Amino acid sequence: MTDASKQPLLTIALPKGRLTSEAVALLGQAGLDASAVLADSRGLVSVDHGARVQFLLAKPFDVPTFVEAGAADVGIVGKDVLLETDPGVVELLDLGIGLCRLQLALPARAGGDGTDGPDGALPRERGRPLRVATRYPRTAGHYFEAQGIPAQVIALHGSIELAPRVGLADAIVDLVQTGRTLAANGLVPVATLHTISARLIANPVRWKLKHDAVRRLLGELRAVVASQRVAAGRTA
Ligand SMILES: Nc1ncnc2c1ncn2[C@@H]1O[C@H](COP(=O)(O)OP(=O)(O)OP(=O)(O)O)[C@@H](O)[C@H]1O
Ligand SMILES: O=P(O)(O)OC[C@H]1O[C@H](OP(=O)(O)OP(=O)(O)O)[C@H](O)[C@@H]1O
Repeated sequence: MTDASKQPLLTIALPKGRLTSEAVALLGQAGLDASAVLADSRGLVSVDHGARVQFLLAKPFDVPTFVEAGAADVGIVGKDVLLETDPGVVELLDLGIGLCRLQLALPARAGGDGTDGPDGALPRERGRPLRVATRYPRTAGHYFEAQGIPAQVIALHGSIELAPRVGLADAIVDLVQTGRTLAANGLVPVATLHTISARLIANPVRWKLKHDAVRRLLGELRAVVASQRVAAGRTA
């Protein structure tokens, strides 16, 4: 027989990669120890035994899948992934980490002028749809449709900035933070599709069944995020 008092109260899916350490730090401030996921081991599960919370380490694009299926109760994931995958999850909180922008960028020589908006910046008289390389085909497709710009979306998994350099695409839609990757590849941003940050998401059924545990986590994280906003305002 399993001892119910030893079962985790909550399972949290964390994104493996550049968001991991920020997510672990945020959870730490909320009183949860997820630091074992930062250890250089091949383990993908860690447990805070005191808090009875289990952490799963998943690819960022897979976090919503784990949460939607109920393999995790809640998760932390970028808004970019939520926009692209539109999963059946509840978005509970903007965590204020992983800040960047999803932008349309063009080779500088193609007429990109660094202003925010595609009007006038996109090369005219192409005579064919704009070829756009991206990891976000769905989000990009919606954007060009809404703008009335004929576009052929080319789905890639990484190194997006390479595509215009080698003639695979006329433009890209990708995440931009410092702008260094764009600049290093001769690209300039011409429009922001979305501002991006990481979100706390929940499985809709668990949100009801484990309401107390999820609510407690949400309350703790909300307080941490609010105090960080106040601190950022003081130093701004
Ligand atoms: N340059 C960036 N600055 C800030 N946040 C970013 C940046 N790039 C990505 N992010 C955010 O971090 C999340 C995870 O990015 P990361 O690069 O770790 O994953 P990935 O590229 O999807 O994974 P993988 O490289 O394993 O395919 C993204 O979904 C996005 O929300
Ligand atoms: O504006 P910057 O600060 O230069 O950041 C932007 C870069 O960061 C992300 O890539 P990442 O480093 O995650 O590599 P990947 O997409 O190849 O995984 C994004 O896809 C851009 O290439």
